[in-house]
Amino acid sequence: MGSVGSPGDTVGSMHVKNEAHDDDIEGDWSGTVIDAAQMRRDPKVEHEVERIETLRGSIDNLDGAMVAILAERFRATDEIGHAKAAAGFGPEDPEREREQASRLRDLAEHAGLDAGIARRYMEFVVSEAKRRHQEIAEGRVGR
Ligand SMILES: O=C(O)C(=O)C[C@]1(C(=O)O)C=C[C@@H](O)C=C1
Repeated sequence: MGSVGSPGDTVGSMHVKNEAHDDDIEGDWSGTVIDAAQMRRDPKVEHEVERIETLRGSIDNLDGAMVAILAERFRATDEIGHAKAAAGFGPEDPEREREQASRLRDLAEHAGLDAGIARRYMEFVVSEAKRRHQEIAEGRVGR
């Protein structure tokens, strides 16, 4: 059993709710909804619950910053998409992508980020950018 309570356990006087997800890939990822107000009163878990709440505050701030940064990135790649369409270039530049992948791998290593996470992030944003380039070229995305 984990220190915060595993799904289906009873923590103190209170049941830890299960919320199984249909899209679970492997193992038992069934949800544990933390009712913080209630759990904070349980001395067995209050420390962990407070820590989780503090970290969730940081995560909310970071997610907000990530969304703002992604919006800025897609504004830039959309501009490139318009320029490529105007010049008659295709959406993809594999040489540029190789440089980006290598640069991100180095950055991830220095930042202590798993290289696979950096690679999947890059694959996601670049494939979305190319999809939008294609839509721009077809006149389906305006400025
Ligand atoms: O730099 C470009 O040429 C872009 O179109 C931007 C971008 C990216 O999202 O960073 C997208 C597609 C290319 O294959 C390479 C990079």
